[in-house]
Amino acid sequence: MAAFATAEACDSNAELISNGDLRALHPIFKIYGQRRCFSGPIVTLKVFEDNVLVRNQLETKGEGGVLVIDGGGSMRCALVGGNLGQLAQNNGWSGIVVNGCVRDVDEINDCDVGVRALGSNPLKSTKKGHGEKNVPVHIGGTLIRDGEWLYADSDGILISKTELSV
Ligand SMILES: O=C([O-])CC(=O)C(=O)O
Repeated sequence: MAAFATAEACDSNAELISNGDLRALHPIFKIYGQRRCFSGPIVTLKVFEDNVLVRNQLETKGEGGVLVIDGGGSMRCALVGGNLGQLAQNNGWSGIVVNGCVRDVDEINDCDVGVRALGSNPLKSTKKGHGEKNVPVHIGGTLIRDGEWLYADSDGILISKTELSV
């Protein structure tokens, strides 16, 4: 995929920004994974300290998509670790954004996938299978809908209602 720059995308899409179709997430995420720059259509998940749905989703073909996980901002355990990072890479996900924590950071950093999360915590999550898929989630000051597009690079993360021509 051609490299893009989120700053450039903001400058050249002022109208989309003013009407709310292009939004920047608040700068609350840390950068993990090999891909500092990634983009794709969004699949949303809403879970709380339980990552069964995360694994189920990453076991499917990603086809260049980005999994956006609203973990409610919990800092008490990790929703994604090295195994799931590897699964995401092998199944063709371009990235994972977690409103929550990751673990096995060194392993995730070896994976060919972009990962953003609030931080890391070595504790694993529960495995009950609770949560919702393909629902609107509220992360980093913006509402994110399943099927919208995400663009991430070193400057930050953009959410766009439609695919941008970059
Ligand atoms: O299964 C988990 O809880 C997450 C994890 O450690 C991994 O992906 O390796």
